[in-house]
Amino acid sequence: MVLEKINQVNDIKKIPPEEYEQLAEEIRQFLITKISQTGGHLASNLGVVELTMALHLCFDFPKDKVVWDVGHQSYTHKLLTGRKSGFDELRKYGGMSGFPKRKESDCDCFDTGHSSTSISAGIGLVAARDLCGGDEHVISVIGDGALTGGMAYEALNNASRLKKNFIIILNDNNMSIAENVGGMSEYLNGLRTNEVYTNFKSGVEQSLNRIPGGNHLANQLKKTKSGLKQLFIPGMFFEDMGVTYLGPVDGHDIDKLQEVLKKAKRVKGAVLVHVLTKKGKGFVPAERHPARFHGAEPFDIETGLPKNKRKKANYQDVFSTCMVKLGQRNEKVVAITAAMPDGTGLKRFKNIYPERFFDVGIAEEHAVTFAAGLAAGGMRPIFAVYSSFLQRAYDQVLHDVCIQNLPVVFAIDRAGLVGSDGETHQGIFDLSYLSSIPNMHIMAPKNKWELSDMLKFAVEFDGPIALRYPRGEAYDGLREFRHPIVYGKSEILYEEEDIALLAVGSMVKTAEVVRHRLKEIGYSCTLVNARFVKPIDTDVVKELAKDHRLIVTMEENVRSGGYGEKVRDYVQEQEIPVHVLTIALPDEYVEHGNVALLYEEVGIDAESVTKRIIEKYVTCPKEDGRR
Ligand SMILES: Cc1ncc(C[n+]2csc(CCOP(=O)(O)OP(=O)(O)O)c2C)c(N)n1
Ligand SMILES: CC(=O)[C@@H](O)[C@H](O)COP(=O)(O)O
Ligand SMILES: [Mg+2]
Repeated sequence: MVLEKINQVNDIKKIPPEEYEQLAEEIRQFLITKISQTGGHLASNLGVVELTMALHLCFDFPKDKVVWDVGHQSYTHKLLTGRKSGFDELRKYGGMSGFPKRKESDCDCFDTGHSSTSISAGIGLVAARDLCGGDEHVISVIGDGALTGGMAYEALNNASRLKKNFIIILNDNNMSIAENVGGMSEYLNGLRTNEVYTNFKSGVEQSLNRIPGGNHLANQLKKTKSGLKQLFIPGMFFEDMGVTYLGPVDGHDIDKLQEVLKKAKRVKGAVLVHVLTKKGKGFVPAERHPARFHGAEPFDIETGLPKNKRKKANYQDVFSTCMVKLGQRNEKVVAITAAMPDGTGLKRFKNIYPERFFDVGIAEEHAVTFAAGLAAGGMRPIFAVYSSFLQRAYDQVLHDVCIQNLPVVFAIDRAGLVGSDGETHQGIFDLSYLSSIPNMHIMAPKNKWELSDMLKFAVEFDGPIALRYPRGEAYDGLREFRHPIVYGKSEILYEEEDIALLAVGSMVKTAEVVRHRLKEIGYSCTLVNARFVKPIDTDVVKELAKDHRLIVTMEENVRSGGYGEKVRDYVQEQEIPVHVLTIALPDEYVEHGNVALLYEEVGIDAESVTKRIIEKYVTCPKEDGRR
């Protein structure tokens, strides 16, 4: 086994070249075996095995620095830098992260998780290097999908002014999670597949070389700014930006990769190496279905099928069905995704109403302003987006949607703890960052029927409105409670006295369990489904205060700026004599792991909440005139 010889960084340099192919094969088998057990980003990693090996052969880590865009493709890098044993606990609580982490290894120079940041970070590392008089190489590895993100272009624009070496590797597998979209993708496709171009180019060059002075003419043409130059130099887009273009090169040929990387090292200034790879390479199911194996659940290696069969519908399935119905009922309804048609459940809408479906690429900022434009033009846009990815579009939500009070619906998916992706992907800030924006309205459904009711309500609503729901299985309890959605109003589920639980969205399910436990030990307990986080239902708070000693707010969001703070503020401002306990997430990032474990870790599982309520209740003095 060649892989056995790799135990720490730079061990790969001791491997003789004739064993490289064998090593690549063993790395692939290792990744397939491990990820089939733990789950993880298989397809992207299988695609960059040789590229990562070539980087480790040509550079000197940790002195040299590599920034992995998104970071979901950094598994081989982890393997080659002494983290083989970490794969048993990949993405598990306390185990190795699925993304690069500075705290995990000195070979990880920059943490990633969200797309299109690598070129900016790389230029920063280059500037720091040059200011400190260093001579290390800095390499940013960015995928063709990540290159649809606006930040990448802002960074390229800056990279053009560099005078010293900075290497950008464009890992082009012609896929984002789903099919890649847009003009740049088309352009890369041209470079990738243009045999006609290659033949034409060499044909023209050969013909010119045959005529007297033709050689000189061909060389001159390469130097001109004219469009004719494109006949001779691929990657003109980058060249015109001031970034040297090298490639395209076969990303599975280690010799060629080393050759081009050595050339790239010598360039003064920014250089982009265009590497062509195959997503899922070496595992037939992943090659055939790269989207399904982008982020895979544990699977059976023989069949490629998931090990755990899903029994119940996900929130995304419910959203999907509801979107199709809304599209049918209202032809103004349009759907937008930023490169997540599968994850958000918009694929069916796309297939049925292709002209009203927009995948804008990994471009959340653009998606929001685009939605604002659609709304200003009389449409009813629904932007389905993961909570953590919407973070980067804060200004667009504020400046382009909310100031103009435009009717854009934000279907905020993956709200709450998402699990294995960890701190970069936890959707635990949306209630806070959206609440602070005037004109924004926010709802959260308690179960799958309410998601559907809220979506219908949102499409009819005349202004910006968000509804947030979690990753995974849709709660199908509390079916008997389906009161119509009324603007700004909560829904009272069980009415008693003493303790009132006011729970937001996903926490209603937990609150039900908590209530049951409290009642078992003799407490009397009301349960209210908050429904609206903005505006909060102040009437219900006032009413509850009359015959309850303690109001407990529960939310799967950070405490700061969340629902509980709003209730507490209101109670204080109005000098309402009632005690308030806020159950929310601490002011911390939450690492990766199983969601149930994470709930315990941050204290929002039923047991921790019950305990905290009892502790608080016994210290609450009875106020005059109240129980
Ligand atoms: C801001 C942001 N939006 C969306 C995502 C989800 N996402 C992760 S990887 C990915 C596709 C990336 O495609 P590419 O860069 O080509 O890498 P590949 O998976 O093809 O190797 C997307 C959309 C993200 N990580 N960050
Ligand atoms: C790396 C990345 O950002 C995505 O691949 C993400 O992991 C998808 O998450 P879901 O599995 O929740 O769709
Ligand atoms: Mg790609």
